[in-house]
Amino acid sequence: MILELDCGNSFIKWRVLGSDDASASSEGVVGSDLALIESLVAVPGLLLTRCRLVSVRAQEETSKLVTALHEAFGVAVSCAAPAREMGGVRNGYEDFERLGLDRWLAMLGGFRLARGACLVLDFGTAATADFIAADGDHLGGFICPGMPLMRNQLRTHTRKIRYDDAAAERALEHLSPGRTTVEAVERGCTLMLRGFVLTQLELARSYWGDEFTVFLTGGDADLVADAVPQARLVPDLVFVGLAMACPLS
Ligand SMILES: Nc1ncnc2c1ncn2[C@@H]1O[C@H](COP(=O)(O)OP(=O)(O)O)[C@@H](O)[C@H]1O
Ligand SMILES: CC(C)(COP(=O)(O)O)[C@@H](O)C(=O)NCCC(=O)O
Ligand SMILES: [K+]
Repeated sequence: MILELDCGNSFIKWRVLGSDDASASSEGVVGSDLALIESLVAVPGLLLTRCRLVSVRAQEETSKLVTALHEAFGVAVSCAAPAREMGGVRNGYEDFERLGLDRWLAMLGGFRLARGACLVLDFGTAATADFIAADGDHLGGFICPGMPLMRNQLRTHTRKIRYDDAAAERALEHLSPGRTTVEAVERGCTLMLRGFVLTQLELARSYWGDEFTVFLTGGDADLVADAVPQARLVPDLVFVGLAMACPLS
């Protein structure tokens, strides 16, 4: 059994693949290393042979997790590393090592699935957009605050915006102008994300006409999916790229 991990700035996404490397037998989203180990220990019949992970966290934090996994399950962990070129995609950053590894893997996954030009949009702690041309050239991308950052900035930098998560969830049942603070903030931030998406689409059209595929991924991709009916919602896009970057030979 193979353990796959995507360690973002807010959450660790995990899944366990059967030995055929195809189907996920269990998966989850957790907020800490400890919660990850606890979730894994609770998986019935877990017998890990390998582990691969991608992390956008500090090196020290990632090493701690690798050690904890090794101690708990005796498993060797392989970590995705930056590359100038892979799977036909050429990293467009001036300094290729500085491109976020989650972005890189989502790009690899997107280019593999699209077999052509693609726009990869990821909605996590940050919202990111990356442009990959049909020949595999990464043209670059954009980084903005994602939903958690936008709402938390408002909650922590104003005196009167305070509400709980349950109220936030209810506020997003539709997107008409808010009549309460929670509705106004949650819907306003959602519309900011949708505006971001529409701007990226416009740019992609200016490059490629209609000849490109749009991918949506990340924990908050659902919030914008309505705005791009032509997009492919691929929650595990980073994992598609992870398998390419860390093949298990
Ligand atoms: N099961 C879940 N647990 C936690 N957050 C979730 C879950 N499903 C969706 N989300 C949303 O995902 C967002 C975080 O996205 P994610 O891609 O995990 O971020 P990151 O990679 O930056 O850690 C949160 O704002 C939350 O609204
Ligand atoms: C842009 C990101 C913060 C996104 O992280 P996430 O929202 O997935 O946690 C991450 O990819 C990152 O730290 N990138 C390094 C900076 C860059 O890509 O230029
Ligand atoms: K992410």
